Amino acid sequence: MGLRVEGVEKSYEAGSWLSRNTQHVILNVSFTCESGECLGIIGESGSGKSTLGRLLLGVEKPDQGRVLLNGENVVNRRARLGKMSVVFQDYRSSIHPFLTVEQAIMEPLTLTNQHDKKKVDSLLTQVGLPLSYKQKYPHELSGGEVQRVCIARAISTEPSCILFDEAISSLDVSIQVHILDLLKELKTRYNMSYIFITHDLQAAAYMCDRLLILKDGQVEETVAVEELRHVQSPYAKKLLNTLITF
Ligand SMILES: Nc1ncnc2c1ncn2[C@@H]1O[C@H](COP(=O)(O)OP(=O)(O)OP(=O)(O)O)[C@@H](O)[C@H]1O
Repeated sequence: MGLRVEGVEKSYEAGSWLSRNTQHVILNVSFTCESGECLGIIGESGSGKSTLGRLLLGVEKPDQGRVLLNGENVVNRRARLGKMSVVFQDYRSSIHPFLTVEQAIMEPLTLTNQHDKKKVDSLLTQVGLPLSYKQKYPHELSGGEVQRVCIARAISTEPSCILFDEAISSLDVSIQVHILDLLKELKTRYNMSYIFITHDLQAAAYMCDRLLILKDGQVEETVAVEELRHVQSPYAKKLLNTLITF
C-alpha cells in the first residue's frame, strides 16, 4: 500500500519553431512512500518538484514509467478519485470565492457521490474550526483558517495520499507550526502517505520521515531525516546548507 513511483520521465518542447528543443524536466525518478509515511521533496527552483507533483497527482501523464497508488496507475481517474488529494501554497485561489466553507468542503464529497452534509461538521472540528464557519465565505477568513478549510477538503474523502505543494509557505510562522501539528495528527489518524514539496528545510525536518533531494529532474539522494547531517553527495550538502535559515 502507499505510493510507488517507477522510472518516471517527463519532457517538454521548448523554444520557437525555428529552434525547437526538448527539455528533460524529470529523468528516471523512482521512489516509494508507504502508508503513514511523510516524504519531503526538496530541490532548487526549477529542479522539477512541481512537475513531479503533477505526475504524482495523475493530472499529467509521464512519457515513461508509472505512478501507482495502492497498486493502481494514477493516470486512471478511477484509481485516484477521492484517494489522492492536494493542498497548494496558493490557498486563496484554491477555493472558489463564491462558495461558502460548507459548499467548498462538500465539493470533493459530491464528486465521489457522498452527499451527507453532516460530514462537514466532523471535518471542521477535525481541523479546529468552529461550526459557525460553515456559512462564511473565504474572504471572511484569515490565511491560516482558509488553509484549514483546504485541509478539511483534502481529507474529506479519506484519501490514501495527500500532496502538499509549498502548502504552508505563505502562512505566518506562528501559524505554520499549528498547521504542521494538525497535519501530523491527521496523517496518523487516517494512516495516509504525505508528499511534502517545500523549500523550507526546517518544516521538512519537522514534518517528514525521509527527504528526497531532486537535482535537474533526477533523484540526487534520499535520506532519513535523522541522518540529514550525513548526506553523501556534495550537491545535497550544499543545498542543505543554503536552505538552513537559522
Ligand atoms: N508545462 C510546461 N511546459 C514547458 N515547460 C515546463 C512546463 N512545466 C514546467 N516546465 C519547465 O520545467 C522546469 C521545472 O519546473 P518546475 O515548476 O517543475 O520546477 P520547481 O522545482 O517546482 O521550481 P520552483 O521551486 O521554482 O517552483 C522549468 O524549467 C520549467 O520551465
